Amino acid sequence: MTAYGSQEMSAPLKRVLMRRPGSSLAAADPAKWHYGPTFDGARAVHQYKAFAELVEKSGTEIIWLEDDGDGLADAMFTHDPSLMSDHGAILLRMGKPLRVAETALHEKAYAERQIPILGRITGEGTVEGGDCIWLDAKTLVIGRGVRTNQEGIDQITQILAPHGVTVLAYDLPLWHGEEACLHLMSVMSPLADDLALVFAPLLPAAFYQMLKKRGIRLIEAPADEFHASNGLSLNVLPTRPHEVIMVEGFPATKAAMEAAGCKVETFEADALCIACEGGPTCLTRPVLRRAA
Ligand SMILES: NC(=O)NCCC[C@H](N)C(=O)O
Repeated sequence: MTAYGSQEMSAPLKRVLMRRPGSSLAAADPAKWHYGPTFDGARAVHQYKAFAELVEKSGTEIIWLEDDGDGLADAMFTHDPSLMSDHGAILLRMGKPLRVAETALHEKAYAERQIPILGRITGEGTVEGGDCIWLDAKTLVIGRGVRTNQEGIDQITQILAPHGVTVLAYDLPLWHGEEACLHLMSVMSPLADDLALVFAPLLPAAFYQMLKKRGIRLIEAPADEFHASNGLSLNVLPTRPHEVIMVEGFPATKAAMEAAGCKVETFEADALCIACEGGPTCLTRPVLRRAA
């Protein structure tokens, strides 16, 4: 099957690329990978199963990559090494050196399913999927920071320009430093075309103003839960507009989304998401998002 295409963030998720964590994650050295004190490989593998069941329950087809012991512990965060467009996948080049080899896993999975490659980031350019947000089908917003550099942004701009896409780039703060993971998607999760969960204090100011000008309703993530979760309370995956999956344990953030009309499902994720610095969006690379 060759079905692919996605230039939006919350349309019904039909097809997704995911990698089940296994021995590479279980054996990961937390100091090497910058995993936090709640990291526990075996529990993380267990918690991932519950997350995958929620994705399956939503009716999404999962394209599975398997962890066969290649040592790529972060490869379960499939959101980052490639980006999908309506014209094919863009193979990205990771800013975290330990993750550079992951792109080849995505390239192989796409080739096996006859999903075309629209372009790739090369040379000194870096772009990570977590820094990319489709604001609408013609506008890709990118966070320039530790993981995504100007050379990468220039390359992706050239890849997408022939398809009528404008790329807008905004600077991200350093926050917890170069070793930590702060993506644009760490400070904003789109929940529907006109609704997003944000942590405004870390949003690029001009981006915040642009969202407001566009009439996008912004739910402010409660700051105490954002900090207590290492930012993961905000990393929320829409399986369709207003239907989302988030990590368990952050009731005020959940209630804020429910008050805005969202149906929210949760899964236990302290050993997986909080420890490894990536949430439900990071664990999924949408391959096809489309209104029915
Ligand atoms: N899109 C995302 O925010 N991905 C999270 C990636 C976490 C991973 N440990 C990393 O540092 O790259």
